[in-house]
Amino acid sequence: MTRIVIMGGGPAGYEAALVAAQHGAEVTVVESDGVGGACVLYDCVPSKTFIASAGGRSAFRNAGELGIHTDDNAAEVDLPVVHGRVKGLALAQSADIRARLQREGVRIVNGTAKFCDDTRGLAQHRVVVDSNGETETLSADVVLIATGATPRVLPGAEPDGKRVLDWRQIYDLPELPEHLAVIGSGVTGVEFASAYTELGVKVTMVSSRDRVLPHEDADAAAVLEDVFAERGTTVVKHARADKVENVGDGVKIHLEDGRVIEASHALMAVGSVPNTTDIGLDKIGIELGRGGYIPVDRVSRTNVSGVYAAGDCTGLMLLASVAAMQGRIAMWHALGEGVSPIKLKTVAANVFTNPEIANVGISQHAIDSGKVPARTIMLPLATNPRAKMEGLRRGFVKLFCRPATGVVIGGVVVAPNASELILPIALSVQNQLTVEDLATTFSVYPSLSGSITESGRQLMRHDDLD
Ligand SMILES: Cc1cc2nc3c(=O)[nH]c(=O)nc-3n(C[C@H](O)[C@H](O)[C@H](O)COP(=O)(O)OP(=O)(O)OC[C@H]3O[C@@H](n4cnc5c(N)ncnc54)[C@H](O)[C@@H]3O)c2cc1C
Ligand SMILES: NC(=O)c1ccc[n+]([C@@H]2O[C@H](COP(=O)([O-])OP(=O)(O)OC[C@H]3O[C@@H](n4cnc5c(N)ncnc54)[C@H](O)[C@@H]3O)[C@@H](O)[C@H]2O)c1
Repeated sequence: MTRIVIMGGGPAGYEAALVAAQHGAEVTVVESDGVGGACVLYDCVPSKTFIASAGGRSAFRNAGELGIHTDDNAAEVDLPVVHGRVKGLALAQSADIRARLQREGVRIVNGTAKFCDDTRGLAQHRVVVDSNGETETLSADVVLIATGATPRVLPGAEPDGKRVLDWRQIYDLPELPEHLAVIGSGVTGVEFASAYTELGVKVTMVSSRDRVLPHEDADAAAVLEDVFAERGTTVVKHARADKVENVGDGVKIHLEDGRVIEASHALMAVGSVPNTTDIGLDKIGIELGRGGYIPVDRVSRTNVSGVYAAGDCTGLMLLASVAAMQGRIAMWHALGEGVSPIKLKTVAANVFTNPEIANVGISQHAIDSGKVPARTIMLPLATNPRAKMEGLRRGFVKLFCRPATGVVIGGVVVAPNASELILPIALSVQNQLTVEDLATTFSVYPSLSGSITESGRQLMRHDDLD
């Protein structure tokens, strides 16, 4: 029986464990914190639960336009309930995953794992587990490294859990901040800026670039900036934080160019660093790549035989869905199952702001820069009948297809529930469907997804109709 040791119990680790157990391997997951990993306990799951509460409050904002009035108190935020729900849901999901793994016969060891091979080049590997000072050594035919990542700490802006916070500490705040400065305008930064704005907090975003979401669709980022401006959220651009000081009753953010921003609290959202430095990689001969990530191929193999890596520690695309797929692929490959290499061009992703921003496939940037030839369309939601009925004025659907064949190669949706609306486009990209396939599909009337089928129709050329 193949003995598999998995270092880390996040989506990469636990999804891999499920696959390996189903294929009859003897599986041990070593997890230093809680099953479900940072994803379930601190990052993805808590933030989306928090954002759900913020969304509950936003529902009241446009109610007046629809003819529904509430008094101001109706949308008051009960923060202990919000935070309690966030933490409770995370723990419950962690317990569910633990129970599922145990049902499948996976052994879970609480502790910190590290390679301890005597020499390099061995067919089998050894992993030592430290559980509060007690150690156990595990032998493995296959090891999966799935140790994830940790919030990046800016020297001079170390989180103190009181006024200078990372995104894992905010759920311990007794009250909503009076004025929150969010440092970093990547996905994490804008999601929290949007959520706190929706909860009625004054927010200032400190963005080192000339726009928020520098890696996302530029038109989508512009919509978000408009929304921020409308709701009184300030974005300070070309602003790189050098130091963040807790001054007792607030914070001072010193920018590299000498400007100073004052707020009551600062949320550091300046990225994350992979957990790869203290796991004995030197013992087996893995050298870290740029940013400290573990280099892997498209079936999650490292350069060392029998050792795979998956998830945030590989830096491929820092998403739970990608981590889980990398973990599964690693196990299918290790256990000799037929497996297709991971295809990142088909990954659908979503930014959980209000409105949401979802994308899949080729980006507008790749098309505009001439890298990928494509026909493109952008339909504002303002032209969609359902959007009008619901009072939605912002947002759009973009669709991209190959010029000659009309095969759908990507798209972007900006809408309140873009994470749900992106699926037909993702399905088209994954299965190489054409704009004609979309155009001839019945969508419900009236519906926001009608804008997706309409985009397909508008991208059809006359020769597509022959
Ligand atoms: C604020 C935020 C929101 C996010 N929202 C989303 C989202 O909405 N959708 C999405 O797809 N992705 C989201 N992500 C990204 C997602 O959380 C990560 O991509 C995902 O957690 C990666 O999973 P993983 O298994 O690689 O690592 P992790 O979830 O980080 O799990 C790794 C685990 O390994 C453990 N570990 C580390 N070292 C050792 C060791 N030596 N021994 C034993 N155990 C160890 C850690 O304690 C941790 O529990 C978000 C990220 C952040 C920061
Ligand atoms: N909804 C989701 O799926 C979701 C949510 C959150 C994070 N994530 C994943 O996590 C990854 C990381 O996102 P992230 O936003 O945490 O990190 P990031 O690295 O993408 O963004 C951090 C931002 O902080 C800025 N920054 C760094 N130092 C700064 C300074 N001193 N002053 C001001 N700004 C500074 C950087 O320029 C960057 O734009 C994303 O690529 C995404 O895949 C996904």
